[in-house]
Amino acid sequence: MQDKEDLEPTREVTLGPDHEFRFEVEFNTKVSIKLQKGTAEIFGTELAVGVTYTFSGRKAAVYTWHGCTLEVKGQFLVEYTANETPMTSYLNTHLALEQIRQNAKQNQDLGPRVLVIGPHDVGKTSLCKILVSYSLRQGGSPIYVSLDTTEGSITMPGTVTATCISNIIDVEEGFGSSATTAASMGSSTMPLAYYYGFESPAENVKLYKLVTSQLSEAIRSRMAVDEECRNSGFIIDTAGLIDNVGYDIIQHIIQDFNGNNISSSYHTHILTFFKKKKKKVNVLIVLGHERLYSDMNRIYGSSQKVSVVKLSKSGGVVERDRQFKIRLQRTKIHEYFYGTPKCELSPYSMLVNHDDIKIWRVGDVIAPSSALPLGMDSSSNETQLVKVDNYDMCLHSILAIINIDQTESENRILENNVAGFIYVSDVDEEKRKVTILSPSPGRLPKKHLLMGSFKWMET
Ligand SMILES: Nc1ncnc2c1ncn2[C@@H]1O[C@H](COP(=O)(O)OP(=O)(O)OP(=O)(O)O)[C@@H](O)[C@H]1O
Repeated sequence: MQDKEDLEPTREVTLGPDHEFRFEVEFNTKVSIKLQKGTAEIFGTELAVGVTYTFSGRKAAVYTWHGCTLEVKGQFLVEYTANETPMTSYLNTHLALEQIRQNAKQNQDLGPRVLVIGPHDVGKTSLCKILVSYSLRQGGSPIYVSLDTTEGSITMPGTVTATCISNIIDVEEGFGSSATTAASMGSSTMPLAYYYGFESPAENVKLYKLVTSQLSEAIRSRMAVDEECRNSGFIIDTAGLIDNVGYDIIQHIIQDFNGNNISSSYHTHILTFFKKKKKKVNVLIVLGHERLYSDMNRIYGSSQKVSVVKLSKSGGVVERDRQFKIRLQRTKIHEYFYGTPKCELSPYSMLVNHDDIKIWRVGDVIAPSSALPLGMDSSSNETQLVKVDNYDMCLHSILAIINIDQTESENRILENNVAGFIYVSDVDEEKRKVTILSPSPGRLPKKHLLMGSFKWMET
């Protein structure tokens, strides 16, 4: 039987140079776009002529530098053509970064370390995609760092991740697809991830800073041994950070992504290299927020070490309501276990004994300082690990499997990265067993599991 989509009529959309076709599609509908003539790209990734790309639950734009003709099919929620885009300023930013990369190559130096900040929904992730794709198209291999825990652009929501981008970003599925599926299959290309477990950095600032510090340390080690990544630098995507907590976190990130506290176990020459070249963030891009730009300029503008750049928000960026974001999170979790339409996966449902695993969560409900006994600091329990003995609490939770050896102290759980994720689908307190959904069969690779605030219902 033919799909409903197959019966839809096709339409032609012609775009002039520097124009874009903006569209929105709902989760339960599918649309397709085919480039017939000319050149076009979606967030920096070029479309191939004659290939049909299918989209569902997406808001995006097909941009062309030189003009093109598209064949589109299906029911779009929104579709229009725009002739005003900030793409020229984005391209100029890329060219400036490329100049730093060329200098880095010639002088055995570090490539650009870019931090993109701005309020929610101004196109930070889209700009990062564009900058990463353009670098890749010029033969670079930059590290994409996602500190946006709401979205989980690379893997599960609640994680901070770093991925060395060496393949083109999938046009249909975006950043995460290849990494998600690779992660589920236990491939070595799994992104480096640390589990924060909450949606917003403001929910537990101390823990957020701790996991970002761990990530920056890991990136340092990667850059120390990988010349290609070292020359290409990294691009950090953030969540909307514009209030006081946000400013504190921005300053922490800028300080933290540096080479000062490199671990003493490294080879001496690498150590010397990093000591000489401070690996701090050196390009700060402020997207779509005048006050934030002015404040950052005041703090960092006089410093020779950080260039503060202001870029404007694209008129196409769509504000996504809470419901859409929750839907995106659910889709991400579903993709982790079941894959994407292009690469379907079959997860395994297994029974695990209580005694074979240890589940942890971080901190108690954080009380305001006024409610605590005299002399006690409310931040002290923000990174305190608490063992979960009542497994009913974990029902429908996503748990991160922490990559920590049996021999290591449990206190070091938060310092270790994530080996994978499982979902708790059932709990039997009487028989002391839990039913889990796991992307791979057999025993869990590690015993320690970290629980965050993310719940999911398999549908
Ligand atoms: N030019 C454009 N045309 C149409 N849609 C766009 C365009 N640029 C971005 N979008 C869409 O707008 C939405 C918001 O963009 P994006 O995720 O890049 O913003 P953000 O600032 O990273 O958001 P967050 O607050 O989640 O960090 C996304 O769905 C993105 O695909």
